[in-house]
Amino acid sequence: MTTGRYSEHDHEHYERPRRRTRPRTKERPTYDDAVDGVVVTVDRGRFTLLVDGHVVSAVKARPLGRKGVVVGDRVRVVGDTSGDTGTLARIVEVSERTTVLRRTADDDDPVERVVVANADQLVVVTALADPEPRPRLIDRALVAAYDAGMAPLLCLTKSDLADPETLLVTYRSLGVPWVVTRRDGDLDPLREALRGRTSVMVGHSGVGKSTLVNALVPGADREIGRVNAVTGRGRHTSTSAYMLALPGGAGWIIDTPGIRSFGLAHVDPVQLIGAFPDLDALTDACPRGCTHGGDEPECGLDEAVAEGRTDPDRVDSFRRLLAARSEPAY
Ligand SMILES: Nc1nc2c(ncn2[C@@H]2O[C@H](COP(=O)(O)OP(=O)(O)OP(=O)(O)O)[C@@H](O)[C@H]2O)c(=O)[nH]1
Repeated sequence: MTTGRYSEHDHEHYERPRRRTRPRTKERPTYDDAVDGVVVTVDRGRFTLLVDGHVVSAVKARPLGRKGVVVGDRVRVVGDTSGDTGTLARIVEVSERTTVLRRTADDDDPVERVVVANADQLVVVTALADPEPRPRLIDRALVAAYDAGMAPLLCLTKSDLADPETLLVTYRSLGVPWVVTRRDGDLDPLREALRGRTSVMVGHSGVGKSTLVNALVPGADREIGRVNAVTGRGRHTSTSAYMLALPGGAGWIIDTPGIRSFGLAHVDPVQLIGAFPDLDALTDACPRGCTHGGDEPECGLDEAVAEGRTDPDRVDSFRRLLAARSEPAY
């Protein structure tokens, strides 16, 4: 679905010929001694990696040029990978990404940028109350998930404060999987949903993400503190995304503090409906360029609803997502 566009983006972004100041030599380094690592956080040109289970600080090697390296990237590293204080390794290669998640463009930076690579599940964390759920933001996050080819998961927190049913009514017809949590409650359903996957958590401040991360990853605070100590970042600042291993090799979880909304400007309606194969199958006879929105004169979805061939709520929900694409992010 998204792979096509991602490759295009990748191509534009990464394969652009670099300015060469010297003639290319045949003897490009082969980096036979490189080892595998994964990027767990990024801070101003410094990358924190996990290499063989230990934390290593690294920079990009020159041949990578302007190529972006983000949390979740699988990389190859050379140099001092001991992780000892004061050592610095070099990233010489970034593996092809399976998925990318972009943050929205903002006033300071008009470009949608990739913030997380290789995640396969987007966990939309929403409090059932305090703060009140914001369905438009949930919709935008779902669009980002479908567009990126990630499985969405609704994680509804603070169930001690409100009944999940009110919110679930809105999402049931889309078939989005959900789990309900509360502080000190049973986290097994969430653990089960995260098992074996790399999951990115998104959600507004105060919804209870840190509470969840701390419950899922005992010692998470200490771990993040250790990473921050390596990068020289303050103990309590957590503005960039970071990745933590779930206990027992049960997967990875990526928190995204400071990332408030996800870039949707590039999302094409055709890609979005691809995430709903049953609806997509109803659009074969649509006029060319039909976006499948509610204002399209001859959309196959309307015909299917009129003939009772599909669930009208599902079509409405899909169209709500389609509209969320072009709504303001905040
Ligand atoms: N009532 C209730 N409060 C909760 C629950 N989970 C978390 N909280 C409280 O909600 C507040 C916010 O929780 P955090 O875990 O810090 O939320 P966060 O999403 O990480 O917020 P930021 O750190 O601002 O990004 C804290 O006061 C928590 O104690 C819950 O299940 N029920």
